[in-house]
Amino acid sequence: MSAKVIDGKAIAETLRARIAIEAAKLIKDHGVTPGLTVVIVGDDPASQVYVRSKVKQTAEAGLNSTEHKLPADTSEADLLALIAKLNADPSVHGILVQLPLPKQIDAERVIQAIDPAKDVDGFHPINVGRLNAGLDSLVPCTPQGCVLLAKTIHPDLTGMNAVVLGRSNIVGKPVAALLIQESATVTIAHSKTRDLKQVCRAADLLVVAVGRPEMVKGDWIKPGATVIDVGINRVPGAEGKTRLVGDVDYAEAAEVAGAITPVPGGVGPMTIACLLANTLKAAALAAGHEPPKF
Ligand SMILES: Nc1nc(=O)c2c([nH]1)NC[C@@H]1CN(c3ccc(C(=O)N[C@@H](CCC(=O)O)C(=O)O)cc3)C=[N+]21
Ligand SMILES: [Mg+2]
Repeated sequence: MSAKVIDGKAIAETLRARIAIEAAKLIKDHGVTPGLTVVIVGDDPASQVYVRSKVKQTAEAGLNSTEHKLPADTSEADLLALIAKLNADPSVHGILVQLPLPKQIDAERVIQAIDPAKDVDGFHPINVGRLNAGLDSLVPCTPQGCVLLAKTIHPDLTGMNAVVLGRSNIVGKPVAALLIQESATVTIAHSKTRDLKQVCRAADLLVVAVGRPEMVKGDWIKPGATVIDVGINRVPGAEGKTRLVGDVDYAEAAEVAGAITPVPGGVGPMTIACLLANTLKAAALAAGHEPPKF
């Protein structure tokens, strides 16, 4: 058996086209151009591709984008001062501070300094709390992308056995919160979970976000299950080159699963599309308009 490949690249493209239409409406009807500002401290080479696609796709969707590149030795005070300036700037609707941050900077303090209404990552405790309380909020992009991809296979997730492997604040916990909201039955598993393989094997929907290359093998997957692979790991490849692999052993998993996201071309492109959707939402709300639903 061979799994259906969930084409995140194509699904993200469709989503971005819808975002572009809604952005054009906001501009035409209300004179507001959604603006995203990305702040990068230092240069982590692994995130270069991410930054480049983000900037390009933001422009293609008709959103304004600005970038602040700060040196790796930037002080926390200087970064907080920049955030205060962006919070006060009415042309900035979304602020993304790229993580991880250098050691001298307390990431938690930085996240809490961002105006929750501009927190397009959805990492501010106000947005975390609102998501978990089932209130409207800016929802973290990767988790939102995971659920949108799962829903292309299962439009209704009600009652499904969903297992989330990973308990991070940026993916595991928020994806679990979203799945609970979709009325799935949710288990959060992690490295300390007993009989991890058996827990995963019980999943109809398995979302893997552990950051360990190809950790989930074919025999961890229930035949026919839907597998969403959040991992983007750069590993040594042929001829001294590197290649990207997920947290799931794709070759093995594709023989067992009913549907699976590839890496690259799965969750990654959805993360960026959802970032644009959040920026549009923040801009619409700031202007006092009903935000579009995606
Ligand atoms: N505050 C913050 N928010 C983030 O959302 C955030 C962050 N910091 N720091 C870095 C990570 C990483 N990240 C990616 C998103 C999309 C792709 C992506 O589109 N990847 C392509 C392939 C890229 C390639 O070829 O290298 C794919 O999966 O198809 C990758 C990485 C968001 N992050
Ligand atoms: Mg991907």
